[in-house]
Formats: sequence, structure tokens, C-alpha cells
Amino acid sequence: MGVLECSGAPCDLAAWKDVLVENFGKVALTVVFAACFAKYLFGATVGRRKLPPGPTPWPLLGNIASLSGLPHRSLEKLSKQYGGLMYLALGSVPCIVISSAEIARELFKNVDMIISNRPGGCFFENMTGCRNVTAARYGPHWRKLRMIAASELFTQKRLDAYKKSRLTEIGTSIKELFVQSETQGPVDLHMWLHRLLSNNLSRVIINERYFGTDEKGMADALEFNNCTALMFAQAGEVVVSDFIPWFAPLTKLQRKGDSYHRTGQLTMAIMRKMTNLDERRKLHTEGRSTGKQEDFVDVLLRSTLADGAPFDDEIILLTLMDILVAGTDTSATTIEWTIVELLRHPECMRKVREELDSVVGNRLVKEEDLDNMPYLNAVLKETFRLHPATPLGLPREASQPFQLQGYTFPAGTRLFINQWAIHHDPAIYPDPYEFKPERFLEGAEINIVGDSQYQLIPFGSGRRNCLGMPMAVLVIPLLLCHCLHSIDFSLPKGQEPKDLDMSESFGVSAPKTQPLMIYAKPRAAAALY
Ligand code: HEM
Repeated sequence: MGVLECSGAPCDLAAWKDVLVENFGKVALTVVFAACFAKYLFGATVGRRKLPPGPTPWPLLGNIASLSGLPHRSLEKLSKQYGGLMYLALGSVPCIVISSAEIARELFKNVDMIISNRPGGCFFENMTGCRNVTAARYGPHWRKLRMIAASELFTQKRLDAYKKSRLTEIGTSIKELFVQSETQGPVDLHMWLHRLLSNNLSRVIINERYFGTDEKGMADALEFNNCTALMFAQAGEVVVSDFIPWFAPLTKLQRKGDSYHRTGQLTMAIMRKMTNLDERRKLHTEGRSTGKQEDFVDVLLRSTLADGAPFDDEIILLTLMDILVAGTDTSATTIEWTIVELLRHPECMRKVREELDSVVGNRLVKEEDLDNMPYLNAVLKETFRLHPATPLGLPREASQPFQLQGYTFPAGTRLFINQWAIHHDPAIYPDPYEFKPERFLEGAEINIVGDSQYQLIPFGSGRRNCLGMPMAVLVIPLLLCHCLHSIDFSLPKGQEPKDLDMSESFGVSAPKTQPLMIYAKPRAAAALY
């Protein structure tokens, strides 16, 4: 009989001690595993009594796997099982997912301020120091940036001031599209839209068309696109130590922080070149002007931060980078999805064109026309519903404990508003996976703008909603009207609209996985450009 076999005879305690010391590593590991396993088995019922339902978390990792692939879709599936308010553990970070319009309404009505924080994380902490408006913690710095954006950058007055340059950009880009389609064959629609929208923004940021089709313009566009592609890829990486703090040494070893910091430096260098900031600051300090109408750089150069200090170079460049990055891909994604859906639904395309031809006829589209196009607006709402550009929104983090649906959540709880699940809720939208613009022309009106509606929230909600929404809700329908009024789109030979791949990828936005390659020929109205 071995020393540890205690049946009948008293145990040899000294021998026990020796074995324990010898095998300390193995014993400790066994205890940790046993504890994790017990938590895994019983945690769901005992430890989570006061939490909303949700899938059982794995030891250590929790439910991180639920965020892989297309997280908006896997979370929607889970919400069918666990409900509109679902609890997940991301490593050791508590997290809730809201998949119901009613619960979103309660959240934004009651605790908007508490949930207006962003979680930061390794990427933003190293790339921007969380000083940019998108990643900034809720507090005086963020409030000041938002206040300047709302009162100076995205006002109706400024949007009106750039009416002419918008029209010029759209006209120039459409002409370029015809040439490209005729000389080079099918055009990647997303890339074309991306360039147009970037130029539309560069015209308000620096008063210039920055991404031209000449050699320099092409090189600048390539440099900027490569940099944003790197940024998007890194922003989408799951850094385990963001969820499990024990892994911080590994993150350090992988030099993740260094590589995000380098991306930040590269972005700043590109933005500095684009804005010609050194020269602009010199002019500003000397009290001289560029002689052109005031642009975003002028506004930021004369702005002050929450502590009264003037905007430093970094904050100017970060603000403009945020606007450029957040504003182009999301809008290009939305317009591309709209055109794809219209190609797949010729009856809807016919109705939009009839409306355009009757309201606009044989002249250029005007911004005022947008108020007289109920069908086009319904088409756009249906695209925002079916293909939200940011299906999970941007993550929020609670700055204080808060209550929702009778549960109490601690400060630090991460929140995802699953737009995808809300927009595909069959109780609100029968046949939720079908493209049916008519649904927005019947029954009670559902609007995107205004906090009263939570059934269609592509721009998020509350005080931390999309900062560029005033521009997006003008530019997207306007550009769409111009495209549908003046361009005849056709697919490359042998391709049928019904066979188009309709899958989306998930990243900073959710574009079509396979870009739409398209021929573009002038419709009658194109002679006007
Ligand atoms: C289809 C177009 C767009 C969609 C669907 C969209 C969607 C969103 C969403 C869902 C958020 C997060 C809101 C939240 O947390 O509740 C957001 C934030 C933001 N958006 Fe947009 N966006 C679009 C266009 C634009 C444009 C055109 C700009 C600028 C020109 C812009 C700039 C921003 C910025 C800077 C933020 C961060 C705001 C903050 O954290 O305070 N977006 N957007």
C-alpha cells in the first residue's frame, strides 16, 4: 500500500507534505482547473442569478468566440435564444448585447450619459492615445471636440456653403467613371465611391480635391488607402489582454503596442502632408488667410481644447483623420448596397427612376429635390435596415453602475447595440431578410433621424451617436440620386443580378465581400454633366 493510501490506517502526514512540495506545480494547476471547471458548471446558475440570460462562458475566455466571423449575425442568432438583453463575458469583461428596439429605447432614455464612454483598448491607446473623438473617454476633452463639430463643422450653414463644391465633385467623378468604364472595362464601384466621398470631404477639410486621377493624386490615394487598410486590419485584431489582463506580458512580447503606435505615426504624417499643416499654422499665426472660404483646418486652428489651450497639431490631425476615415467607407458601403439591391430588384429600380424622371426630369438633380422623393427615401431606409454599415455600432462602456430591465450592471460593462438584430426583428419588419422598400411607405412612419425611433438606428443614438450624420443624411441620398439619374449600370457579360454574391464582411464597416464590378454608361440626363 502506498503512503497516500489512507484506507483503515491513519495517513502519513509528513509524506503528504513531501509529495505536495515535490508536485506543487501539478497540484496548483489541478486546483485552478478544478475551480474553473466548477465555475463553468455552476457559474451559469449560481454566480449569474442576477444577470440577464446568455450563453455559458468558457473558462478564462468567456464568450469571446461569439465575436468571431460575423459577430452581428452570431449574436442575432443567440438573441433568438436568450432575448433582447443578453449577457456575455468577454474574458473577464462583463458585456451586454441589446437586440431589441424597446430595450434600446429604455437604455438611451434612462442612462445615455453613463453609457457614452468608449472602452479604449490596446489599439487606440497606442495609436492615438485615445485623444481622437471616436476613441476618447466620455469627459471634457470629448465634449469639447463634439461641441466644435456640432457648432462649427457639421452645421447647416457650412453644409450650404459647400453645396457648389459637392456638385462639382459629383459631376467630375461621374465623368471620370464613364471614361474609366469605357477605356478600362468594369469598374470597382466601391473604390470609385470611396474616391468621390474622400474628395467630397477633402473639399471641406482643405478646400481642395486631394485624390485626383493624375499621377500625384493616384499616389496620394494609394498611400492613404494602404494606411487605412492597415488601420482597419489592426483595429479589427482581437488583443487578448484587452479582455484578459493576465495576457498583458504576451501582448508586450508581441510588440502590438509598438506596431499600433507606428501606424499612428504613419497616419499623422499622411494627414500632415494632406493638410499642409505647417504652412497653414504659419499663416494662421501671422494672421494671414489662404484667401479661400473657411475650411475645417481654419476652424480647428482657431479652436481651443477643454483646458483653454489652442488645438495642437496632433489633435487637429486626429480629428480630421477620424472624419475622413469614419465618413468614407460607411457611406460608400451604403450606396454600393443600394445599387446592388436595385439591380437585383428591377421593379424597384424602375420606380426610383420614374420618380427621378418626374421630379427632376431633364435637368441636374438639386438638393431640394430630395424632399420630393418618397420612394427613393424608402429605398435608402430599406438599405440602412438590411445592410447597416456598422451592424454592431461602435462599442460603448459604462462609466458608472447602471440599471436596465431590473438588472444592475457594474461600471466597466461593455455594451453592443446590435443594429443588425433590431433591423431584422420580424415583429417590426415582416420578412426581415427581403428587400421591400414599400414597407417604409405603409403604416406608422419610421425615421432614422430623431431619438424617438429605435427601430432603425444605423447611426447609433444618444449623445455619442454618429458625429457626421448631418452630412451623411444629405450626401448619401444626393449622390444616389445623381447616380441613378445619370448612369446606366450594367454587369459584365455573363453575370446575372440574381447571381450576385450578397455576403458581407465585418470590419470597421460591413461592405460587400465581393466588390461590385460594373459598366457605367450615360443615361440621357448625363449630357448635363
Ligand atoms: C452611412 C454612413 C454612416 C453610418 C452608418 C455611420 C454610423 C456610425 C455609428 C453607428 C457610430 C457610432 C455611434 C454610437 O456609438 O452610437 C458612428 C460614429 C461616428 N461617425 Fe459615423 N456613420 C456614417 C457616416 C459618417 C460620416 C459621413 C462621418 C463624418 C464625416 C462620420 C463620423 C463619425 C465619427 C467621428 C464618429 C465617432 C463619434 C463619437 O465617438 O463621438 N460618420 N458612426
